[in-house]
Amino acid sequence: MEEPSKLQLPETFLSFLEANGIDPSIYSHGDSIPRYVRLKPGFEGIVQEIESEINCKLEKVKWLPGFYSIPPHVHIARSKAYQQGKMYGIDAASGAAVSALDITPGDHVLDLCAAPGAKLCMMLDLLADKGTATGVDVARHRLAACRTLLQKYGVGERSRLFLADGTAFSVPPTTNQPCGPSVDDHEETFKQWTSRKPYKERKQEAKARNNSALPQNGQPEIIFYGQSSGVIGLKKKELYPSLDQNDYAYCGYDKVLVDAECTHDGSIKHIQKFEQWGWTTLERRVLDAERTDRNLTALQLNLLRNGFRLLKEGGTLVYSTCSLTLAQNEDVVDQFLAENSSAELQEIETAKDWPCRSGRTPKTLRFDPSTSATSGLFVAKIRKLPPKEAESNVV
Ligand SMILES: C[S@@+](CC[C@H](N)C(=O)[O-])C[C@H]1O[C@@H](n2cnc3c(N)ncnc32)[C@H](O)[C@@H]1O
Repeated sequence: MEEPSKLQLPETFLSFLEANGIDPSIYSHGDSIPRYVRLKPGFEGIVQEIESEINCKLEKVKWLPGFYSIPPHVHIARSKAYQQGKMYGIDAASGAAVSALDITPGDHVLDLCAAPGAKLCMMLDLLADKGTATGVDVARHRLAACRTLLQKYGVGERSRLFLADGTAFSVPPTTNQPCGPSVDDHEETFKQWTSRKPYKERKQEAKARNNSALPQNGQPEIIFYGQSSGVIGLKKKELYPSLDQNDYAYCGYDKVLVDAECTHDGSIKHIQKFEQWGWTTLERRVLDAERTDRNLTALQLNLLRNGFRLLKEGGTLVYSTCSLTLAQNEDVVDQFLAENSSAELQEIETAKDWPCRSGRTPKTLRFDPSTSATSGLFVAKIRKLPPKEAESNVV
């Protein structure tokens, strides 16, 4: 028999777990899940240096390039490699979700729920010196933390960050293709990004921060762009072109990650933190979110729908959540597939060596915290079929 949870989980959370068939004892295994770090490409040679600094071995994660595990109690924040942005903390299951996208240099990648940004950092690393990555999030303060992260790890060069609702976001990537309208030559263009803003702009932003609101005009607000993100030199209408739906087939993104907002119940370490934060906070943040956040599963489905809409034909989307429930994962994906003949669920080839299992829907994957030694994660990989293939995909 499983050891009962050592955490005093509140009744409402226990009822939530029971209703979703999740064993509460998983929350007592947190101490057996290692911490994971990813070394930025080119820094593989400093492993020994880091080991002597943090006084423990960096175990290579055999199934995921660039990843290392360390015991859960070891802190990396004081190591030089961390402070100098040569490595960052990211769970191996999260790394697997990014890896499922098969990002190659030159891709235009969209991360529709990007903050705080560990996955976006990895995406930018994989792009190397070609392509762009666009991060979108609805929470201003989390997006600001994301910008800090990109700058710290020196990966912001090819990125753009937008404050926007991911269910309605429609800004295409900045490519060389003539997707947008031709515009008036006298219009002002975007200059190099700077954190120093005119007084009026700062005042408006502070007001918005206090209200924690999305821009009033409904247009996504660009809060950061790198030197090689393609934004500099564009006019506003070129950054925000109004495209027909069909235009995304060739002007859309090559890869899209929808790492959707969820109840976080698969993230054991996250749930454990509520012991210090107070369990009432868990009820407010996790369970209220489930009940009131525009109905969480509807939000997830709408994020998935919009991410897929912005995808190029032949492009790949990964849908992931750190919830273990069927409702937020397989049910969302099944409903989405049923309404989209141009969406095809894909086998994740590299997953043969991953410590995960199949989800209820064949080809989807689940990292279970008790067997994977990672945080819990659900991953589904979906391809956008060109019209001819989509016709033959109708059941
Ligand atoms: C699971 S977290 C994403 C973690 C992130 N991908 C990472 O690796 O660091 C989900 C995020 O979705 C954001 N979110 C919630 N609703 C959203 C919406 N309608 N549009 C865009 N982002 C949203 C939340 O603010 C939160 O930052």
